[in-house]
Amino acid sequence: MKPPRLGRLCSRPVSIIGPVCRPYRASQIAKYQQCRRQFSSALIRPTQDRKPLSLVATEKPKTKYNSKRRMFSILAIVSGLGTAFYFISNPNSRSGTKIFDPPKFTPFTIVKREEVSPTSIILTLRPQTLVNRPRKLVSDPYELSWEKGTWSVEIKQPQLQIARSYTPLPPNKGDPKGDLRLLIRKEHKGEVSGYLHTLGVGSQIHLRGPHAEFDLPERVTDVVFLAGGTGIAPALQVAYALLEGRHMDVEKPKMHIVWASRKRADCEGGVDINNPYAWEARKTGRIVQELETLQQKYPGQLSVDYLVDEEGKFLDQKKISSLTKASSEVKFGARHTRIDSKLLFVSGPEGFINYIAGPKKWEGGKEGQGQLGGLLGQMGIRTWKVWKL
Ligand SMILES: Cc1cc2nc3c(=O)[nH]c(=O)nc-3n(C[C@H](O)[C@H](O)[C@H](O)COP(=O)(O)OP(=O)(O)OC[C@H]3O[C@@H](n4cnc5c(N)ncnc54)[C@H](O)[C@@H]3O)c2cc1C
Repeated sequence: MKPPRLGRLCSRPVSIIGPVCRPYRASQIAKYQQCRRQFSSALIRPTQDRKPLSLVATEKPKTKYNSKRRMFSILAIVSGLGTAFYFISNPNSRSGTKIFDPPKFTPFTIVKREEVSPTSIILTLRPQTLVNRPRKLVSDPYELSWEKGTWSVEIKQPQLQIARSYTPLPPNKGDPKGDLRLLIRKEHKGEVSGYLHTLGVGSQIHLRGPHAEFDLPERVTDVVFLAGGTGIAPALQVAYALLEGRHMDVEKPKMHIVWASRKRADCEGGVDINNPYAWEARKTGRIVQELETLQQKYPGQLSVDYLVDEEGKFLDQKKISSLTKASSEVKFGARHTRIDSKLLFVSGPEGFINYIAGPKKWEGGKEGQGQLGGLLGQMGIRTWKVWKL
């Protein structure tokens, strides 16, 4: 289905949880700052206005002065707590920097453009405000989004005034904080993807977000991620969140990604685990390299399978069932594993999601999960929480 035009995109579908950041916070901060300013000037005033006669002042003004002081102290504490709450609760500014300002679009500049396959590019985008000072930020302004789960941003096509969602790839070590990398596949006659493919380094584009797509539960033991095409971007986000992004003191889950691509060129170098000799023949694509880096870092935790349509390798029930059976149930027993600790994601183009898990459903202008259908519906998967992205 063709995504809606920008006018309708203002209220996002429900499956896409509303913007994480809250637009009214800036005014709140201004209020708090105002409070703080009043407090300090008021404190100074009694001393500055003091006249010699104050030496013979009665008890009355002193009491007034004390109660004023108490009031200002309370105001200061309230304003301090308010500011602290703002920074803790606002994902955009937890590290003190606000990149996005929803519902407005924020200008970014393309600082790098890599062709990663005949149909896909990775664009590295830098907030306009950081273009001349790329190393200005010391902490990651998207930290909370990375920790929480999967998230996306919208990009605007300025001539047509339409926007489409894209999924940031996890940052590489040493990347300037604030940069975003997006994997963009050029769709045949696609309005926004086609436009993005025409842009070069130095071009300006406008982004809105961040939009939380799925909040990962605190305790996750197993993940099976079935990704079709660019559905690999949220798979990388989940791997990053669970293995790298979270600083929780819990055992890291086991994650298995199956990446289904139409052509080998989309996942160059991705090894069929049954054919280790394939390593020698092929150069390795950018996304495959990033998956391999994570695999090397977390050998027992992350495994990846590559299925290529043109090589006659497709996702089927047998494959899915081999993955879902080799889960922690074997280790802990079914009674000890919570349903939301085992997550089965299906992510990719509409046709892919429909085939594997049945269609998502539009209800009351919002996109919901719909019934479990497709291959997973036929298999009667019950002990996994299935989520269509
Ligand atoms: C949460 C989320 C995250 C996403 N993340 C990514 C990502 O990381 N990378 C990525 O590449 N994509 C991602 N997408 C998909 C992306 O948002 C766009 O849908 C995609 O880029 C196509 O948009 P487009 O404007 O180029 O194509 P559109 O113009 O919307 O066209 C889409 C398809 O419909 C066909 N079409 C267009 N008009 C017609 C018509 N009149 N009749 C029949 N067919 C028509 C086109 O040929 C094309 O194949 C994501 C989507 C969502 C919802």
